[in-house]
Amino acid sequence: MSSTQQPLFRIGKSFRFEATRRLDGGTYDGHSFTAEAVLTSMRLTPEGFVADFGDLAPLKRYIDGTLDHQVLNDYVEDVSNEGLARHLLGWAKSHLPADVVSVLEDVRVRTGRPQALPSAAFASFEASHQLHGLRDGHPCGRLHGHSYMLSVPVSAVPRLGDVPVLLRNHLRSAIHGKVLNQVIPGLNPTSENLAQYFSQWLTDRAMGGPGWDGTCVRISETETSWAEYMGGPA
Ligand SMILES: Nc1nc2c(c(=O)[nH]1)N=C([C@H](O)[C@H](O)COP(=O)(O)OP(=O)(O)OP(=O)(O)O)CN2
Repeated sequence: MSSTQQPLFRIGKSFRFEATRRLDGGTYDGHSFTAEAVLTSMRLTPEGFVADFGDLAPLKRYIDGTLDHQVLNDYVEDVSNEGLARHLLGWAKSHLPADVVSVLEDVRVRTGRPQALPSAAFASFEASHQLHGLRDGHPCGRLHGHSYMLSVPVSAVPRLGDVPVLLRNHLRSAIHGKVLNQVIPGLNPTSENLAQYFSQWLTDRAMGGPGWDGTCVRISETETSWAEYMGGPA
């Protein structure tokens, strides 16, 4: 990415549902489905979010209440993965809060279980954090922890490069087992801010690894969520 381009934050939150669909000819095509909402923004909210993952809860409730354990044809006209994605995107646009819709890029639907990544393609670390600036009672305002995963997408297509050994070692020695607010002072440790922090960490050392475009790092707090930071000057 050239230095004239704006940095971009992208987040994803996925929702599983178990369902079947009737095909032409009357056979049934059952799967575990994953719907993934993808949201993008050039800037973060004061809390450090593109949008709070929690603001997607109505979409989760709709999927759980309407599509999960159902014959999809009873609820959606076009039951191809693309048709389901269009249906969910339309639903999300007309039911989610306006500030979330304004950053909603897409909903994607795929079938099957998530494939395990090769071990070189991610680094995991266990850490605690506490987010500041959230509304009273938000669970993430309490000190809590995650089994994090960091990966390094190498291009716009969903392909992952190897996590550089120096960063892997840094995660193990300086981040793993720690409270992120203490070891990265001054940073509200949302996934988005952490992705930007580690992208900058790599850029400062000029070492993204082969194929890395010098910009993108993905942080995942849970199996259902991730945030990417894509380049531009910090
Ligand atoms: N855009 C972001 N939203 C939220 C972040 C974040 O980093 N970026 N972080 C949090 C909290 O850390 C929280 O612990 C994780 O939230 P969430 O993905 O909602 O996790 P859950 O496992 O509780 O969600 P499920 O509904 O069970 O999938 C909050 N938001």
